[in-house]
Amino acid sequence: MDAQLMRELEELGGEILPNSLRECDEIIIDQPSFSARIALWGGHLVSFVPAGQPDLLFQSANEGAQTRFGRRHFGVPVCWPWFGSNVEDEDLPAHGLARYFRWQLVEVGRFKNGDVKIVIRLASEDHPLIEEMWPYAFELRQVFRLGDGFSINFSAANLTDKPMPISEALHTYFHIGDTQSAEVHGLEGVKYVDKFDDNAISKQSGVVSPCEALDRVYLNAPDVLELHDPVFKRKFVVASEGAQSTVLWNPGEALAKLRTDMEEGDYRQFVCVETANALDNQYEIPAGEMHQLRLTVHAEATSQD
Ligand SMILES: O=P(O)(O)OC[C@H]1O[C@@H](O)[C@H](O)[C@@H](O)[C@@H]1O
Repeated sequence: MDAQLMRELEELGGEILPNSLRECDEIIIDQPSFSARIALWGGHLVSFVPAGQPDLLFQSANEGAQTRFGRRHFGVPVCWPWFGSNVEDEDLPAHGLARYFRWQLVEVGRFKNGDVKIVIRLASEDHPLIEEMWPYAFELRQVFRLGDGFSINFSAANLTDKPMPISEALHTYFHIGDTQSAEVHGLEGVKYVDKFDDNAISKQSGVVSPCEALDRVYLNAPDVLELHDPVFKRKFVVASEGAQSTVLWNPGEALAKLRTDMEEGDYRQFVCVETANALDNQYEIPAGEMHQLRLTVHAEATSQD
């Protein structure tokens, strides 16, 4: 690790700790108003705990298989450059390659208002396996802004001389008290593809509740949604830019039982509200250009709902 970066991280009250998972480091940031963890393996925000509140992101005791393509079920995994299964090659892992490689820490500092800034990077040239999995040259960056809530600015640059086909998601596992009482607001009237109903197309009527046994891709979804959690008495305000789709996912009891990467009862404690471009919302990044996907999450206390 670069000595200058280490010093800057220490000045922020941060540290790098070895993590047993794939023997890859995690960045730990401890501040008076929050603590956060970013895993370099898979390059994702794992945990964000505002002082005095439960983690905004779901944590499982089950870390998943320790193999390269073993899954992890917490935080904000990055699904890129394909969302879901790879239509051209079924042997490739679901949800792309970005969550299966080690990202590099490239910048540590603060924004003008004092928020913590952490920047990590992954490029196609970083690992020969990346180039085997996908025939495009790229550079990805994530700028994490940590303060009153968090934001992730994910950018992808196409370094090839051909258009790059992209479907993607910031696959946020929101930590909730109970799927049965949680509600997603803001998708009323939006069309969705229901993967649990043979990809039937439906239109959302009313709020989404309960948030259990769902696998839906909402197309051309609005930029701001709310997730209400009456158990923890808070609501998440989830805002996005550069994303046309919202995916809601929770495996429900029966599917969760079949998974080897979740503990019993885990599925009641999270719903994924994913900032995405999927199915009809997939797109191309022109040669030499880049695309940005931004996610901002704030948690607000609620009294009665
Ligand atoms: O287990 P994974 O690969 O992380 O995927 C979890 C789920 O992610 C969701 O985004 C998909 O819509 C689901 O179909 C999928 O099952």
